[in-house]
Amino acid sequence: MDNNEILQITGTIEDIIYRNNDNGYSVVDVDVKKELITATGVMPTVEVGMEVRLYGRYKSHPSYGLQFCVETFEPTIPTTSNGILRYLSSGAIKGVGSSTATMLVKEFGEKTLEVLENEPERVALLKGISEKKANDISKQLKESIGIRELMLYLSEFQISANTAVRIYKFFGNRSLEYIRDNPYTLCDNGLRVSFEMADMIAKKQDRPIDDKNRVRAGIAHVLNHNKQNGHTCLPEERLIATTTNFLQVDTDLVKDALNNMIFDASLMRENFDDKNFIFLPEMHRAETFIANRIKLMQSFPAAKFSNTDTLIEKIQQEENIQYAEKQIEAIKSAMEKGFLILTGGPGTGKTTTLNAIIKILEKNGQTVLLTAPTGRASQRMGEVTGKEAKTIHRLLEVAYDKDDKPVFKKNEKNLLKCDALIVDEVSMVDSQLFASLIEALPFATRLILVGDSNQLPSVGPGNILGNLIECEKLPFVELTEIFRQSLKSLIVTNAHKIVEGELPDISKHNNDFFFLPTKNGTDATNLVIDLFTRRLVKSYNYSPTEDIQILCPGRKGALGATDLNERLQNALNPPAKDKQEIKFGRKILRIGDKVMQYKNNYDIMYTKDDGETSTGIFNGDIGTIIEINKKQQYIKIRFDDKVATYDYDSAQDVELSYATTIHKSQGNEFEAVIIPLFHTPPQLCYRNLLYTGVTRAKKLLIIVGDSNIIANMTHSNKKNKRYTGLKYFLQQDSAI
Ligand SMILES: Nc1ncnc2c1ncn2[C@@H]1O[C@H](COP(=O)(O)OP(=O)(O)OP(=O)(O)O)[C@@H](O)[C@H]1O
Repeated sequence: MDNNEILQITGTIEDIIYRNNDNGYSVVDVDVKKELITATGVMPTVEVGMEVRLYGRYKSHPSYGLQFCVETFEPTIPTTSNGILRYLSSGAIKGVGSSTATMLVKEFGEKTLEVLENEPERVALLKGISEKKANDISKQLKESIGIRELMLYLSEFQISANTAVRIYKFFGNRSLEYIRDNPYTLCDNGLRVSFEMADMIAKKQDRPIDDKNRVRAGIAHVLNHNKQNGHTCLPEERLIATTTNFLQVDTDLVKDALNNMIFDASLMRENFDDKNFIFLPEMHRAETFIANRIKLMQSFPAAKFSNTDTLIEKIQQEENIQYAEKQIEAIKSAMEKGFLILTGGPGTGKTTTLNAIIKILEKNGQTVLLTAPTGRASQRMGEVTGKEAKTIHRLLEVAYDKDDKPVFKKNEKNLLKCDALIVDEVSMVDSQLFASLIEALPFATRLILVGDSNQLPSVGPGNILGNLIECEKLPFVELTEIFRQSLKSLIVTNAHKIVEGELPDISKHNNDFFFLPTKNGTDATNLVIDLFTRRLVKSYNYSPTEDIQILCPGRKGALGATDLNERLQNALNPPAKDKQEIKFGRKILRIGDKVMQYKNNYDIMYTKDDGETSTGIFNGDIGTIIEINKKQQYIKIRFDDKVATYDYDSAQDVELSYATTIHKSQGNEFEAVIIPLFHTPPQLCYRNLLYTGVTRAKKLLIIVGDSNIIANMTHSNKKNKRYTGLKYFLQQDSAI
């Protein structure tokens, strides 16, 4: 039985089967009117013998059958002597075992808990209990009561027990005091309570809508929300107008609150081109740090190579190649200025140039590190250069703190060991990650940044590549010439046309770029499925799971990634008796499915075919499910030459990937790509999206659907504007 309605059950905790002490996740047996029910969820404070009211839903677990999944709960403290004895004997209070519990209850009866909490001096009089131990017990009880009260208070606003634990860890026993004083304080400090929730609490407290704390929180909320759209700052006027409208308060109140926030450094104000921009402190810090470090690198560059011409001449002979003028300019910049931004579309010779730079540097005894923002991008970088390339996170030796925030072991105090760093796919790197990367660079490191500024921008806030180029102060080479081999490819020449706003050539039937028109969406869907499952397999001998990738503009609709995945799963890998499968909500994962990892996870273990074991599966990695073990609750997924083992929790970040979005495919390349374009929503009809999709294909690209969409996308130069400050900080004369 899977039921969506929130139910409540009341009973006594009989047994704690499992507890994760870090986050309070527990599996417990509850006696509900003599029937034993297994309940799971974040219940850090429930102990054996406790009376509880649990709110949640029944769900069938693939191995454990029906369970009650707890959303929130109200624990009650036992009041009878028997209940107290059971509670204290359960080990809930450190230092109290069953014999101490018996002694305490014998002495204080139904008042035991009260005395333990408030009169430790009386407890200390008992045999075998020191003053320290009595105080310790009192402190533990106070804490457990504090967190219980907090959960009870927050459960009214559907704030999960998980969040309540986080809040309690932050504010401690005074949590409720802080919340009553200013509920909007919950929106700060990484507590992950939304403005809307804090607003609900404030409403319950009968606070007026023009409460100063509300206005301050509203301003921060608007800035944070815009961060998700890639902005590191907002024009002051726009911020004021949006916040006024959002909060439905007087504009002057917003202006006053904003000034106060700038006064107490909760926000930063900068003036660029006679216009004020407002930053959240962390974004301001990241962008000013990047600007200052890069200026420093310009003032104190890496050692200059004096004999660059000779070195280039030598490498040309060795490689039997004549570099183009722009390529030589790029190599020289890297050697002589210690800094280079190298951009260019497909087939313009970026990799060839990069390889020349690496070779010259290494021949001259330099240690060169290679990195890229995603797993696939770093893997590709490794393949084309023949050298090891790591993701930026791995290079910086990421670890995650208890709030799941990345902490880098490589940083200002523990620098990377290198003379040169080459970063590929810089267009995908956001401001904070880039700041962390250059923070870990030794003084006077040679820095080479490679990317294609026409690709989609980074998911996180910032516009690193664009801003570094636009500031016009840094050595920058754009490769524009398409080399002869690449000119033969319609994928390459059409990609360049798209970037120029020219219609791609869709008339050819004998090259690597095909357009297959359909009359309607249903035909388009059927054709995509047929190409993927049958035609390309037959004509090109491609494997649907390994060689072909369907790339959709978006997730939604019949031609979106979600629906297509379901249909393709049914067509290619339908349910079968001998194939295990598991269900997470609407998602079904089955042995044989093609899947993608959606988040970097540095903890997942894998074993390579040569027996070597290590950890880490990255956002964008694509693999095939080879085993589902329901008894022991794990899934095995093969990624190229390695097999990774996922527990069910980590498997939540795995999605079917017969089809995926163009956004998700950034940094990836595939032998064959199919792009369905029919009734594509207008907000997804823009040039960079089509360009990014087309340039993911190595050997074959097929667009299926409506040629008008191709035209709409090519003609729309809509680049969602990103408000960022890096360009201006770089242009300012002095360091801040
Ligand atoms: N100076 C050159 N002379 C002749 N051919 C070249 C030269 N530079 C690059 N090429 C060739 O042009 C093609 C594209 O070069 P390369 O792979 O370096 O480009 P790229 O910009 O990295 O392309 P992509 O982004 O598509 O991987 C390759 O076949 C390469 O051998």
